[in-house]
Formats: sequence, C-alpha cells, structure tokens
Amino acid sequence: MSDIFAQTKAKFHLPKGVIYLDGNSLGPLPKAAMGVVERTIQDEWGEMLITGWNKAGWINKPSEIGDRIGKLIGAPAGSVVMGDTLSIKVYQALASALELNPDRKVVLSDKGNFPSDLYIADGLLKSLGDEYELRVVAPEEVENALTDDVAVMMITEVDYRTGRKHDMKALTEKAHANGILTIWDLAHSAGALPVDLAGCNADFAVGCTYKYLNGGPGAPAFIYVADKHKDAARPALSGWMGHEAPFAFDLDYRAAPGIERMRVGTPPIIALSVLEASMDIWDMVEMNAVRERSIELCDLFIDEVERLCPQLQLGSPREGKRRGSQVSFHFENGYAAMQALIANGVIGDFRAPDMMRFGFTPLYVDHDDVRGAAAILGTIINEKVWDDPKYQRRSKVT
Ligand SMILES: Cc1ncc(COP(=O)(O)O)c(C=O)c1O
Ligand SMILES: Nc1c(O)cccc1C(=O)C[C@H](N)C(=O)O
Repeated sequence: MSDIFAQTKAKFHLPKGVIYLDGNSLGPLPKAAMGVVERTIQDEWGEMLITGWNKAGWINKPSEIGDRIGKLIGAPAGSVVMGDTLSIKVYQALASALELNPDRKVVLSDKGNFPSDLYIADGLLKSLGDEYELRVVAPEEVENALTDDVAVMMITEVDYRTGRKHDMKALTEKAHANGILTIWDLAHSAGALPVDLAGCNADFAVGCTYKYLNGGPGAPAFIYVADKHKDAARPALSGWMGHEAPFAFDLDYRAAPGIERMRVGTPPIIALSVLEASMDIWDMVEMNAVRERSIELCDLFIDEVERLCPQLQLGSPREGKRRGSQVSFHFENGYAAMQALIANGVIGDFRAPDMMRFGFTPLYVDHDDVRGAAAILGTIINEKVWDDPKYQRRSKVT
C-alpha cells in the first residue's frame, strides 16, 4: 500500500469490521473532526459568544473553506463560497445563468442527472413563466442537443447511478460556441477525480461536501462562479449575507462584489468546522495520485466481481477514465443483496431499479478492502444469502 494512503486511512474513524464503499454518498468521520467541533463549541461559541463572528473569524469561513475546496476543483481563490444545500445552490446558479442569457428560454439537462436538480429546474422555470422549457435528453445525446435555442446546459459531470463521466472540456467548449452557458454539478466529482473548472472555462459549478469531501451529514454545499461572471451574476437568492454591507442594514439590496454575493444567510459554523478537519486530510494528497489509485481500486473490484459473480452485470463504463470513482452492477435482486451485504459488514447502496452501487475512495479504502468486499459479495450471491425475507423489507432511505 502506498504510504500516503495508509496515512490518510489512519485519519478516519471506520467502525471495526466494516468495509465502507459508500463514501460517494456519505463520507466517514475524520477523527480530528471531534476535536475541532469541540473547540468550536467550547472555546469559540462557549467563551466568545457572539464576538466569535469577529474574534474566531466565523464571518470569513464560507470563503476561506471555499478557497480550500477550490484547490481540488481547479477554481482560483475567490471563486468558490460555501453555504446552504446543493439543491439550493442549483437553484441559485440556474437563476443567475438564465439571467445572463436573457434571449433564450431553454435549459438543457440529461436523464442521468440527479432528480433534485431536475425538480429544482422545473420549479424555477414554472415560476419564470410558460415560455421556459426544461429539455431532458439521454446522456449520450447532450452534445447534439447543444442547439442555438438553449440558454443553459445544466448537467452533473458524473452520473450518480452508473458513474459515467461527461467530458467537461468538450461539452463546455461546444456549449460556448453555440452561445450557451454551463452549470456543472460536481456532487460526484469533487474529491473523486481531478476537475479543472477554470481550465475548462466552466461558467458555474455547484457541489456538496458530505460525499468525497467527508464533511458529515448535511454538510454545506459550495458554488463556483467564473471570474468573468462574478460581478455580473445576480444572485436570485439575495439574502443579507450576500449584500455588499450586511451590517449597514440598508433596506435596498446591493450585491457584494465577487463570489461573496452568492452567500445567502448565516453560515453553519459548526458544520463548517468539520470541513476544516476534512480539508486538512485533503492537503496531504495530490488529486492525480488519488485518481490513479481510484481507477486501480475500481478496476480490481470489477475484475473480482466478474470472476466471482458472473450473474451480475456491469452497469458502469469499463474504461476507467470514462467513470467517476464508483462502480455499479445490475442484479435483479440487488436491493436484498445489498441489505445482506451490509449485514455482513460491507456497506454500499442500492439505486432503483436494480443497481448495486459501490464507491471507491482511496483516502480510506485499500486493495485488501476491495478484495474482501468482492469475496463477501461472492458468498452472498452464490449462496443466495439475499433470499431471506428480512433482506426484502425496504427502509425509508436506501
Ligand atoms: C448530483 C446531485 N445533485 C444534487 C443532490 C442533492 O443534494 P442536497 O440533498 O444536498 O440538496 C445530490 C445528492 O443528494 C446529488 O447527488
Ligand atoms: N444526501 C443524501 C441524504 O440526505 C440521504 C441519503 C442519501 C443522500 C445522497 O446524497 C444520495 C446521493 N446524492 C446519491 O447519489 O444517491
């Protein structure tokens, strides 16, 4: 095992006897987070009370942490800010982008997008009026659908179910050539693979921090706005924290210069402190090394599963560079098989209708984990362990 990844693995709390292959949905707890949260609560909130906004620098945390995340996604300092949920950031980016392209009324997305993004777009377009259209095509048709009536292309780079990865540079280039602005949802990219927002000339990007960035359940989202739009984009969610002078308490709204205008309300300081602990681990590694290792782990898992369980059908691209950091297999009894797998210490998840999904996160998953998980999966499938009524019962969250 490469030394640096042994060191990063030691920085996470992983329950004994568990192989965790669901960091693409919720990353594990960085051990240091407990101390950081305790300090934030006791030393800052406890001792400083409201003076913590200045004394502990709480007010600047959304931009400071945004800059740290920016380093992982090819975004220059001052172009990323934290806050709210990803669904809200999708709304904000889309509303701003549409206003920057006012003569066109079509939003293009694809069927591989996460439903929340499509729901948010649908809701926003209904508020804007009947002339707006949400056009949703098959992922492989996006390129040809970049026609000159489209205002904004809004897609998720890595498909949450299959792991299929879009070509950000090529699609952004073609979109721009046709007068279209781009919004990239990086939920399954940030911390999963190298992203070069500035190099690709992306207009807007959004993402969450509870997956590969290990910020914990409900951790705040981020938004990126390209330099060229930063002072022009009007934040549709024009809350006081995005005002140029929040503490002047003026009754009229004037957007802050730059990325700060994308802030909405009071930032979640305790949640942001967890992210600081997590970003300290990210500082230890190079994204290209993470990517190389992630492809290695995914390839090994595919080889092992195909050898042990020929009944399962690969649902992800076979070629590493066409995937994110996850692998899915189709299996008609996938839900029950996943429940049986979890009961036997391997945590992945299930996505309807039949996908068993596994995330590979080099910061804390190694080759032994991959071999171990595949062996347990082999037993579950070949001995039909899943064929037990207790594994059929559906929970609210799958
Ligand atoms: C691609 C994508 N977009 C949006 C969301 C919604 O994020 P949130 O629940 O944080 O609003 C998720 C995950 O839940 C996602 O995977
Ligand atoms: N955000 C989630 C949650 O609050 C509960 C359970 C799962 C999630 C997820 O993030 C799901 C995830 N976006 C997915 O790719 O399926």
